[in-house]
Amino acid sequence: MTEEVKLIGAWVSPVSLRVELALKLKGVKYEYIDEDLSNKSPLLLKYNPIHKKVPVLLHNGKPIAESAVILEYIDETWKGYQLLPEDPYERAVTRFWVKFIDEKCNATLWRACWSEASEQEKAIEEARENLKILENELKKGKKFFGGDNIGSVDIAAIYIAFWVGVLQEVVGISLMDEEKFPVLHKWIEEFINCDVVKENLPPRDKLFAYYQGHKETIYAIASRFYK
Ligand SMILES: N[C@@H](CCC(=O)N[C@@H](CS)C(=O)NCC(=O)O)C(=O)O
Repeated sequence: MTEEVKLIGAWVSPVSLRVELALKLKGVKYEYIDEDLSNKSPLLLKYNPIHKKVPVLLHNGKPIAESAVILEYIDETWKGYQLLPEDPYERAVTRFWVKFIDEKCNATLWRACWSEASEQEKAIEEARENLKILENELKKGKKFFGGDNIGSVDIAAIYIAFWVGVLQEVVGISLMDEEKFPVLHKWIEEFINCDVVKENLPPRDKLFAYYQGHKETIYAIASRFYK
């Protein structure tokens, strides 16, 4: 039976990009369906009725949602390039860092980008503290969180490259100066220059223009979240 793989994603979404990178690294052929998040399609609502968010992977018609779960599914389903290590302890450590990136780094980076001015300073401080923890983790001498090659923690951490850039270009705040975060700066540089990342990142100017154009909408969403 020929398999059918579809990804419901959004080009502006870093979590959607995570799944694309994982599929590309594995060499899985897939159909990409770009979602308009301001007018969600019946397809997205059908396949992710609980969260109503991208990304959703459809494998032979069966949906899987939540990018961290999808990354593990991809790693378990297709052999070849390994996203998570083999060893159970190392796998647990990998899951720990993906969770840390999602629950700590992304949440504070998002708030640093989009909360109201009165809240922003605190959010920026919290984001810096979390990034420092990651900086120290990478200082242990690894090129990537995954070791010599990118793994699921690097893919998850695409958030950082993404939001730090948006903060700088769109919001006008420099979150991670190179002197204080030399290791993470080097990581971003190495990461965005990996072929698979370079080929799949949306064009920088287009991405920043999108966030610039949608600033007010995103501020409005953020103010609902953070009250
Ligand atoms: N925890 C989810 C987050 C998914 C998520 O926040 N997706 C955003 C795009 S980056 C979305 O679909 N937003 C639409 C909405 O919130 O209505 C994951 O990792 O997949």
